[in-house]
Amino acid sequence: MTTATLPVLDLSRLNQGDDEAAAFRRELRDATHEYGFFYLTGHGIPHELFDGIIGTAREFFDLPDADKLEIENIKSRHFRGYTRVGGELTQGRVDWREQIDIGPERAAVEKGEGVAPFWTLEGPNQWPTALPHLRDVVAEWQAQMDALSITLMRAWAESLGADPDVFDAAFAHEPSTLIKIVRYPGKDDPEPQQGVGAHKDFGVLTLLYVEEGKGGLQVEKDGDWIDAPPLPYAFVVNIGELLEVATEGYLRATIHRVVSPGSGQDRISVPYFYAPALDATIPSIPLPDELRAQAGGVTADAHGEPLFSTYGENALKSRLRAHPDVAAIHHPELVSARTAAPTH
Ligand SMILES: O=C(O)CCC(=O)C(=O)O
Ligand SMILES: [Fe+2]
Repeated sequence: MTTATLPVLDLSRLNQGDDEAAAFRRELRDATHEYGFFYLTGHGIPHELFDGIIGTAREFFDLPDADKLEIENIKSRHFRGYTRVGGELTQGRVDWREQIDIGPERAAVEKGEGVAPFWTLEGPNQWPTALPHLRDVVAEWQAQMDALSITLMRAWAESLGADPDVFDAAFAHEPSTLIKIVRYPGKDDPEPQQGVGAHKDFGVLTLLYVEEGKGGLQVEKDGDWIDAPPLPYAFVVNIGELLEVATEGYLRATIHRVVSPGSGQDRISVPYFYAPALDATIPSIPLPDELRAQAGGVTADAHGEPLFSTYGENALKSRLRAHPDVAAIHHPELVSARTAAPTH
């Protein structure tokens, strides 16, 4: 463990004149080049919304098992709904967390000849009957996160010498964002458990809100782990694999993990994964020479598998790996295709 901490960036500087805005963009670029992670303050999102989503998350996780299992994800071929503790794997090991996965509310696409397999990720959510207001709270959160993501994407584009709107087209049509509402139960006997194992995020950018005072997130830096405890009402922001692909590795999708809280405690977090439509390909940014010279090239993911520039392919690979029970029940043909050609 190092004593290093992640950089803190204040988004309100974007609205404080050209010099401040340019300084913010430089810091944004440097933070995501060096760390791939930073804290974001000054975003203007009301505190009540943060308290609301955490409070609603707690209400959900406090429900009797039968109410949670009403929306168990094994009922959804779209990988939506509730995953009980033990239902998810990272690096082939159980993640000690329970969660709900929620995506855009859309009609399912039938599987078939000539239909790309990743369209199976599109479809309706599962909503718990016992907690009807979850849907409204999530819709409000989603709207706020979308707006914040667009602001950040434009700032990144400009910081890399591109037009601020270079990414807009990829996100204009039916983005395929994902919200997870997660609870990590305490478990440290005999040792702290894998809350979620070491991984990179498979989308474009992640806006993570963690319940106040709850540590456990660790971010890889130069072969060491940096502790990233939450700052009050700030996001932990990191880039996903697609932004690494878009910048030839100049911006880095960084490996991170969560270590379980101690027994008798727990930790709630709400990661929001911004991503384009499933069939969208992230545009490649032509980097200025001095940045290209520092671009490390596109890496593999934490499992040694390639990063795909088409979002749906990159997402499906991760979903099949993380939820083998959903994969086995609903997608045996995709599981056997992966076994036959493990890099696809
Ligand atoms: O819960 C957290 O702090 C991080 C979760 C995470 O990295 C993920 O779900 O991708
Ligand atoms: Fe993550």
